[in-house]
Amino acid sequence: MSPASLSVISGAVTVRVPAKINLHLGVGPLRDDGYHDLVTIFQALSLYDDVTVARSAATTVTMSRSGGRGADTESVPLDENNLAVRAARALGEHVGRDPRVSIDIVKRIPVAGGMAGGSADAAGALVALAALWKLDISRAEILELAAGLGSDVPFSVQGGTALGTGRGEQLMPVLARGELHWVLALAREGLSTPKVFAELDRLRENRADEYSGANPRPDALVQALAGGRPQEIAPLLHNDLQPAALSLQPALRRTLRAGIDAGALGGIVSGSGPTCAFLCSGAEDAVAVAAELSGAGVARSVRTAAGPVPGATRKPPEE
Ligand SMILES: C[C@](O)(CO)[C@H](O)COP(=O)(O)OP(=O)(O)OC[C@H]1O[C@@H](n2ccc(N)nc2=O)[C@H](O)[C@@H]1O
Ligand SMILES: Nc1ncnc2c1ncn2[C@@H]1O[C@H](COP(=O)(O)OP(=O)(O)OP(=O)(O)O)[C@@H](O)[C@H]1O
Repeated sequence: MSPASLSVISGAVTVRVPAKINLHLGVGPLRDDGYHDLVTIFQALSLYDDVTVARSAATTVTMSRSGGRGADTESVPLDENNLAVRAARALGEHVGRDPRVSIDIVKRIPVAGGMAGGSADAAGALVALAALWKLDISRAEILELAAGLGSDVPFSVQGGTALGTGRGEQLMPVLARGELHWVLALAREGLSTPKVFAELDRLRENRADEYSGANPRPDALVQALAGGRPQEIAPLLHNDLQPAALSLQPALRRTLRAGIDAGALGGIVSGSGPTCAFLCSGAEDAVAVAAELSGAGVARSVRTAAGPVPGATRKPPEE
């Protein structure tokens, strides 16, 4: 069934959820529970998955990709391992509802791309089901359920620009003046998030004498975001996972260089990668950088996006 026909089924609810990038990603030492303490600045971008839920006799997931060369959906499980299904089950258990629903996902966020694509679908399912089931549930409860599903899921619910601490699930809004314009270079092959964290641990172990374990708050970046000048923000972009992502996919060095050569102010691997995000001085510059980067042949596809945008938001039924 196409998403368009789903949206007109009486009672179906569609939620639009943004991708994220990390403008700063500081990773502390490996914890006993297998996670790392993070100090990160998230920003939600105008690249969205749509999650539509409707009552159904059995739980089903359908996924279509939008825009031809967009997200690569073949590797995404459509069974109980799909993060949107796990979200439905977690919410159903929490409120004592039968979680059987149909879930239709229009995927635009790259899969295993470091842009929280699976997390977006989990966040979308939580928000859509809360509306479908007309739940009297607080934002805090939704955020707690979200954190149980994955470190990035609370931010996918919340959106905007935020400081994330703990596993990345504890959020505080950050003031970001104006709009930032980004170019995204989507890679041909994905990267597994746990493998990238493990590679960082390995690199740090090999250079134990150089690693202090410090993970300070990015105060200069927070200040630059309040000022809203991309020229001041660009040199402060930072990602501790970048050396690990580059170690696993050395070709990303070329992609990062190509973005700067194309005129971006700064470039960074997004989260655990391999998507690279380039900050540009304005919307027109972003279009020009995207065109040149496309021509350089260093990415599977290239697109522009702006941020910050709101988190998981219900779409009006007529859209
Ligand atoms: C890289 C980021 O995208 C940055 O925002 C996130 O930290 C990843 O968030 P996520 O994909 O929601 O990750 P989760 O599903 O919570 O965890 C997947 C795996 O990533 C690693 N992981 C994740 C978050 C964290 N703070 N430390 C970790 O070491 C762990 O090996 C974990 O088993
Ligand atoms: N709804 C979903 N969408 C995408 N991937 C999913 C989904 N459900 C489960 N997965 C699994 O999760 C894995 C990670 O995919 P995802 O797109 O979330 O990675 P990511 O964007 O790099 O994550 P993050 O940025 O949060 O670390 C995929 O390889 C896929 O098998």
